[in-house]
Amino acid sequence: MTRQDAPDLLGVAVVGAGRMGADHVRRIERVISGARVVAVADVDEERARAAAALAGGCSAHTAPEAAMGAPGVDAVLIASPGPAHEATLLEALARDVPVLCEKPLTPDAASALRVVEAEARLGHRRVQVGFMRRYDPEYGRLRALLTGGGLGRALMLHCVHRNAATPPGYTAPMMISDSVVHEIDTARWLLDQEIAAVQVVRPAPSGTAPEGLDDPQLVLLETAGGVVVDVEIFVNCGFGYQVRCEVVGERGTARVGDDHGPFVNAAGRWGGAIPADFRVRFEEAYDREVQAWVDATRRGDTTGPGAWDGYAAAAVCEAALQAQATGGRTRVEMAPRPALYGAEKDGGGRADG
Ligand SMILES: NC(=O)c1ccc[n+]([C@@H]2O[C@H](COP(=O)([O-])OP(=O)(O)OC[C@H]3O[C@@H](n4cnc5c(N)ncnc54)[C@H](O)[C@@H]3O)[C@@H](O)[C@H]2O)c1
Ligand SMILES: O[C@H]1[C@H](O)[C@@H](O)[C@H](O)[C@@H](O)[C@H]1O
Repeated sequence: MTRQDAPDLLGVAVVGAGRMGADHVRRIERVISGARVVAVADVDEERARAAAALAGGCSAHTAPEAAMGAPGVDAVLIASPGPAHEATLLEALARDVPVLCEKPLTPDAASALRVVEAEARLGHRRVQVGFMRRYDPEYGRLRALLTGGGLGRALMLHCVHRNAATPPGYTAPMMISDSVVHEIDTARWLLDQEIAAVQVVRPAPSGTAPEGLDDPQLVLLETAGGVVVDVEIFVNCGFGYQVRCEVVGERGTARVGDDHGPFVNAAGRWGGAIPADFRVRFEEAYDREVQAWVDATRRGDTTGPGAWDGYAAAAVCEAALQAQATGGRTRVEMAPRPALYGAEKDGGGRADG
């Protein structure tokens, strides 16, 4: 049977078949329902073939446009590196095809704005951005506590973002645009406020960090409503993957991301395990994210974090990169929000469908 023989399933082209792309192919084929992978593209032909082999009858390509144009393609999942996203996004929007684009939407604000403008010209939303923490059950409960009022008004967020090690080619600006971009989106989503200013503080770097990478760093975000968010970003901590967030409110605090279960007493020790990477920690969030995208796309809708959220995060990253370079407090500059993404609120709200 070829991929086109199942017209009731959403036919997906996956662009970029590395860690995340191959994992999303597996997820679409084996974990979630309602979709099939019909084409895979990777500039590395071997990787494209290997990922396509996870989905029988799927074609392999080296050019994203060839995968998008393959028979049976209804939608595109982009999992190439951030700098390659813009070209594929603009091509998908030119074809008016729904997209799930891994974070970051693009690595800089100008290119993210070009994507927003292309979607606004189309007149309807087509882009969901892979800010998967919005689909994590723990983060969902944290947001419900905030919107339910049980903690009172939020005053501060304390965030920790630790990776065991960085892959080759990971640079200091990526600590912001590739890693802290998650906390930037999480803060906007949890607090329903835009981020107005940023500072970056650097302790003496860890001796375990690669040459030229000042790791760890402390990123301070100030929201338009006066909430302060501190983010420890430590991408070569060595011991595993940890992402935590604590809300401090006027009447209480709540924290997610503590390492948990199974809690074992054995061999003279007690405690739990720390996941090796994001694919373990956020497995359920990725499954729910991709399922939500497939379900919405099949009913002709686009939901979840969108191009505007991707742009807003990129604008904050741009200010943070300046703060990282100068050591000063930098204000965030944002373009006016097109009507497609809803009205701006006092203190800036998100428009996440
Ligand atoms: N949501 C998350 O938690 C999470 C986790 C990891 C990575 N990501 C994001 O996923 C994306 C991919 O990251 P990764 O870790 O899988 O990277 P990776 O390097 O493992 O894989 C990227 C793949 O894209 C291919 N590629 C490069 N340029 C391309 C192009 N123009 N067209 C098609 N293929 C191209 C590369 O050959 C490689 O196989 C990035 O945007 C990254 O930020 C998100
Ligand atoms: O691309 C990855 C990914 O987004 C992970 O979720 C994050 O923890 C890493 O720092 C980043 O490099």
